[in-house]
Amino acid sequence: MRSELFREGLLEGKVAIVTGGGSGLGRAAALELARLGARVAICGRRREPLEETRSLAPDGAITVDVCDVREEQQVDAFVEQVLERHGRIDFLLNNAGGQYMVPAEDITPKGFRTVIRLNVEGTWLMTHAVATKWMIPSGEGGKICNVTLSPHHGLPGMAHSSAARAAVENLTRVLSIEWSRFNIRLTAIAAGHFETETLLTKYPEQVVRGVAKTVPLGRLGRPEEFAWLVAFLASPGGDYFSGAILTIDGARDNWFGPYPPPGLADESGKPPAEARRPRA
Ligand SMILES: CCCCCCCCCCC/C=C/C(=O)SCCNC(=O)CCNC(=O)[C@H](O)C(C)(C)COP(=O)(O)OP(=O)(O)OC[C@H]1O[C@@H](n2cnc3c(N)ncnc32)[C@H](O)[C@@H]1OP(=O)(O)O
Ligand SMILES: NC(=O)C1=CN([C@@H]2O[C@H](COP(=O)(O)OP(=O)(O)OC[C@H]3O[C@@H](n4cnc5c(N)ncnc54)[C@H](OP(=O)(O)O)[C@@H]3O)[C@@H](O)[C@H]2O)C=CC1
Repeated sequence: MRSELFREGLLEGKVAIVTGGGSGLGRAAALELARLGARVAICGRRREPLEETRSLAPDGAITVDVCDVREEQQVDAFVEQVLERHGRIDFLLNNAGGQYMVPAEDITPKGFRTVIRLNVEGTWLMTHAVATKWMIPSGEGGKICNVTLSPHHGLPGMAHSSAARAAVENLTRVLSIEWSRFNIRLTAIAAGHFETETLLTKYPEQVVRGVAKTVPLGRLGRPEEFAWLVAFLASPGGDYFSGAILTIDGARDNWFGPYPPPGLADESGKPPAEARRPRA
């Protein structure tokens, strides 16, 4: 299948890593990068979903490795394997991540550590390995894109993840400065609410039922909309983006629910406006 948006061969010659490429947003991104001619290495903890992603891509475009991004030795071995196989790494999408929904007072020290370790440490280990094993010593630089979370004012029920994603965004910013001298460009995509299998099945039913209504645009994001942004960043169109946090969320960062809010519109759906008063 061809990309619905970009020209064929746009990413020919490029090598990309997508962590968590076996499902949801990671799978959509890996497939779009592969359609555009990139060779894509995906990883995750379970082989089966990774193999399924591979089966959906053009022949030979995607390779699969089991790797837990929290484990330093596994990350090192994975990155070395990709370099042995493909000889270079142009683009890294740190997509593996997540959390569980819980009131803050019920987060145990272990639970907090689990979420920080996955999102912050996993992102850091993969970033550091790719930078020090290829992007810096090769003199070629490259692009690293992290996945974070919108809304940025904090997502209730996800205190651990809200903290973790803020950390990843500031890591993105600081590395974009430090590693500019190596021509490494870092961005983060702050994803709003996307209709992935996990989002639709992992969280409490009443939350899933209500979540689209929390988005001003009134719908969840589609995984391909995320994948197109990733592909754009990997392409020459993304060459001058560094240190930027790109929020893709149907305006969820700016408002909760539809505008005008229910009950505030007139019969035609128009928002309230104040009456003009004659000048005194
Ligand atoms: C009308 C509604 C308005 C509200 C709007 C909000 C709507 C929701 C928006 C959602 C936005 C974000 C979406 C997404 O990110 S979707 C994609 C999510 N994907 C994932 O999370 C995948 C990765 N996640 C995981 O692998 C796990 O969830 C985890 C992060 C926990 C890591 O798994 P791991 O296997 O390493 O860890 P364990 O299961 O062994 O757990 C370790 C300890 O963590 C604590 N824990 C884990 N799960 C829970 C839970 N459900 N409840 C409480 N505590 C939990 C616990 O301390 C575990 O240790 P113990 O087992 O020893 O107790
Ligand atoms: N869907 C949404 O609305 C939003 C998603 N996000 C973020 O986007 C990313 C993708 O989300 P989505 O596709 O919905 O969720 P998924 O749960 O489908 O994706 C998470 C992927 O990461 C992999 N993964 C999890 N832990 C590890 C680990 N320790 N090492 C390697 N891989 C791991 C999982 O595979 P495996 O279990 O086999 O390891 C899975 O393929 C996540 O970071 C998520 O938090 C952010 C905001 C909103």
